[in-house]
Amino acid sequence: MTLLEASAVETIYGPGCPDCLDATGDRAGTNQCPRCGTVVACAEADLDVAEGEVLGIVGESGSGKSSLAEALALERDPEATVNGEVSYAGHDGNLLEVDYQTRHDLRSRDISLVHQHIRDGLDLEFTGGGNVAEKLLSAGWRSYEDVRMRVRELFEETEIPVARMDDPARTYSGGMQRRVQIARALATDPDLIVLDEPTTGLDVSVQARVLDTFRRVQREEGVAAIVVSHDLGVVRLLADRTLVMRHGRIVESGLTDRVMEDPHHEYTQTLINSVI
Ligand SMILES: Nc1ncnc2c1ncn2[C@@H]1O[C@H](COP(=O)(O)OP(=O)(O)OP(=O)(O)O)[C@@H](O)[C@H]1O
Repeated sequence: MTLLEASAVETIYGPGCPDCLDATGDRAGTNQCPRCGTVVACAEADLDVAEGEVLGIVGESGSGKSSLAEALALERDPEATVNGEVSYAGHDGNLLEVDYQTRHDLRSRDISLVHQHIRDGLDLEFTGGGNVAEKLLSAGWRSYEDVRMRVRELFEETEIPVARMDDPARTYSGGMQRRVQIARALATDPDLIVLDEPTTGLDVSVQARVLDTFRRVQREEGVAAIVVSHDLGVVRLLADRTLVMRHGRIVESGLTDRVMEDPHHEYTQTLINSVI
């Protein structure tokens, strides 16, 4: 069953003008409107995510991956204008137009975003366990014992040493901090997790272990995910289907194996060849 459906999603930085869409994108070779200077970070994005499915978004730096993912995760950048339509199973109307409270409720229970930069997602002065507990408290959990038990369970699930639960997150390794972000994202049993560049700042061996953990938990929990990465290896490992972005537009989409083995768009071919 479809969990999330998006159409004509766009995120722009700037005043916008009637030329913005025609003058940007893959054919135009730029994401910046030559007439008004607006950056069309992403536009004309149509996609859907089924329950339990992992959708990958790849593309080079600046292609609009994070902008699209953040729009879908209902993250608001005050400098950006976001348009389009996002519908979500069990909720009426367009998620991009909901009021503050509804967005807060959706963000604390249904859709979790794992930020690319650990500092955006965690309070490093706070304990690792406290960072996870905070998510539960903001979703309305009140019993200290229940919160403590759930945090312990999440630490075990994401393979963080439980004995470190009460240590400040700044004393954790990069891999452990990333796991705390994932534990926090999973805390309220969301239906959808948006992971932005899950391997940023991690050594290669640590990257592989974190991705393996995420893949196991994602499958066990049956949670759907949108995984953003410039690294084709990450998307290949995790994603059932993949979107390829360039200059703010989706230029190719399909089953991950098909996109990797038989890329149709010239840009996807270049991306894949640059890795081989
Ligand atoms: N606050 C801002 N003001 C103006 N332009 C912005 C702002 N934030 C992002 N952009 C622009 O939007 C475009 C898309 O950025 P985005 O971060 O979505 O790309 P990305 O594919 O995720 O890149 P990366 O992999 O480097 O994170 C880029 O051209 C970026 O410079």
